[in-house]
Order: sequence, then C-alpha cells, then structure tokens
Amino acid sequence: MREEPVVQVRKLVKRYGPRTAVDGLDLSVAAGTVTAVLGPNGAGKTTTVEICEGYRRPDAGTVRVLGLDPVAQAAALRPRIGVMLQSGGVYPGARAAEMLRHTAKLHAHPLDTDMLTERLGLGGCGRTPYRRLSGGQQQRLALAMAVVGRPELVFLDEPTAGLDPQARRATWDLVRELRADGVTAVLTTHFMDEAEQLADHVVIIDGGRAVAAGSPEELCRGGAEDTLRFTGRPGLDLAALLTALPAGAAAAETAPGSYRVTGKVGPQMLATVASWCAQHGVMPDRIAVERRTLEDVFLELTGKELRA
Ligand SMILES: Nc1ncnc2c1ncn2[C@@H]1O[C@H](COP(=O)(O)OP(=O)(O)OP(=O)(O)O)[C@@H](O)[C@H]1O
Repeated sequence: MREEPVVQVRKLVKRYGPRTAVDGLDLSVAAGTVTAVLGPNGAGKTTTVEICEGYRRPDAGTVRVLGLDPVAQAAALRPRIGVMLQSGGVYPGARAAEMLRHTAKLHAHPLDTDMLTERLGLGGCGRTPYRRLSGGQQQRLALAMAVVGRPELVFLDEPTAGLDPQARRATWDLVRELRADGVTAVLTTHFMDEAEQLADHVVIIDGGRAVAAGSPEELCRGGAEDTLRFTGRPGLDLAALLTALPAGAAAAETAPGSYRVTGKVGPQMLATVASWCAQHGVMPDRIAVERRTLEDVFLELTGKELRA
C-alpha cells in the first residue's frame, strides 16, 4: 500500500492585502524523502512553508501535514515536527547550550545535545549568549534546535544561507543522516547545488504556483535539449554532418575548431557524430555531452530577469 504523503497542499492561496503571495499552489511530500522548494525571491516559498508549519493561515485551499490541519490541530502537530526559522523566536541573552538543552527537554527522545553541538561545530560556543554568536553559528544552532527532538518531519528554511563551505557540508551530512533515519525534510534554498546534492524531489515555485516538480534527474532530463561538443579541425562541413543526424538536431562552429551539436543527445547521436568524424578523417580531440543543470532548468522556467 502506498503511504500517504507527509505534506499534502492543494490549491493553496495566501494574500497579503492586495498581493497574492501564493496562488493555487499544489505540493506533495513523500515520507522519508528530502524535498527542496526552489523559487526566485518573493515566489512564495517561505509563506507556503510557514502555512505548513501552522504559523500562517491559508486564505483558500487545503493543507495536511502528517494528516493534520496545521492550524486547527497545531497542538498535536507541533511536537512531531521540527522547524528551523530564518530568524526570531530566540531570547538574545540565552546561552547556546542552554537553549539547545532546554529544547531537548521538551521532547521525549531527544538527540544527544553534546553530539549535536560537536557535529555542527558549535562545541566552543556553548556558553556564548545567542546575540554574540556569529550569523553562521546562529544558523547552525537553529538547525540543531529544529532536529534535536527527533521530529518525524523537519522544515528547513534556507538552512545553509550565509554558511562557510565546511558548515554547509556539515549541514548536508546531517540532513542525509536524518533521511537515513527515516525523517522527512522540506527545505527551501537558493543553492541549486544544494538541491542537487540533497533532494529526492524538487518543486520549483514561481509567482505563488508550482511550475515544475520531479527528481533533479527528471527535471534536468525533461523538455529542452542537451548539448554535445567536440573539437576538430576548423571549417568542417556542418551541412553534411546535419544530414547524418536525426531531424531536429542543430550544429554550429562556436569558435574555430569547436563544434556544438544540440538535439536529442543520446548514444545514437554520439555514435553518429563519432562515425561521421571517422568517415571524414577528423580526430575529435575532445568529445563531451553536457547535460542541463538544475540551474539551467530553473532559469528556463523562472526567467533570467531580476524581479521587482
Ligand atoms: N507579512 C507579509 N506582509 C505582506 N507581504 C508579505 C508578507 N510576507 C511575505 N509577503 C510578500 O509575499 C510574497 C512572497 O513572499 P515569501 O517570503 O513567501 O517569498 P519567498 O519565496 O520565501 O522569497 P525569498 O526567496 O526572498 O525568501 C512577496 O511578494 C512578499 O513581499
């Protein structure tokens, strides 16, 4: 039997005065997976996540998290989820270790707080008041507080924004371990490599709607073309090459001796280009297939212009 989605959002609408921040959004998160929610600034990611967490009320649509209504059944839901907020909710004079221990005590089976602080590189700042922690340390403490209670589901809003490369990797490792323990994670991020590294499922939001969803591989494979590049002697007869290639392919010499072939790039096209080169006495010094990255897909879907 297929498990119910851990998060199920249908036709969600949220308005702030005249502005519609979320505009009929659908989102489904399967149990035990990491879902990355991507989108340009102002797309509605934080609003959606905060509605799932029960911090905001939807204007329309249905939201179920672990089968519960996040607002009406908040008391039942809160102990089962972990939330990493971008900021706020913290007494600035409290010491880091105290805050983490306090949060751990609210849960029946918390993680070991010493282990968690070491893992996240916070071992040396347990006695430091929150307001004196660096931005990156505050960020890691927020992550620790979100996961210390062994939640079934954790929401991470831009978990690695502003972190140095070591801290980013420590965060990624922790998220992978959580998943290995069966925890479901929903994260928002602006880092495409983070989504590629961590996510089983990616949802791209734009203008308050989900404009694409799938695994990183599915999103990169779908739709547009890939590129095959090779180098050889300059001035090859590309019209002749095109007759050997399947319909819809295109070829161009992008610089003297550098060639780009686009279209449905698969084993057949690679073999065709290689055999055409052999027939014409061309030794390709380099031949490479370039797949679209998640960033390419993201920019194709959401545009390259900066938004107001
Ligand atoms: N409390 C609020 N009052 C009024 N407008 C708001 C409020 N919160 C968000 N908005 C607006 O709603 C829209 C969506 O904001 P949201 O923070 O959900 O986007 P986001 O995708 O998380 O953006 P970012 O990547 O910049 O964090 C934006 O236009 C934002 O200005």
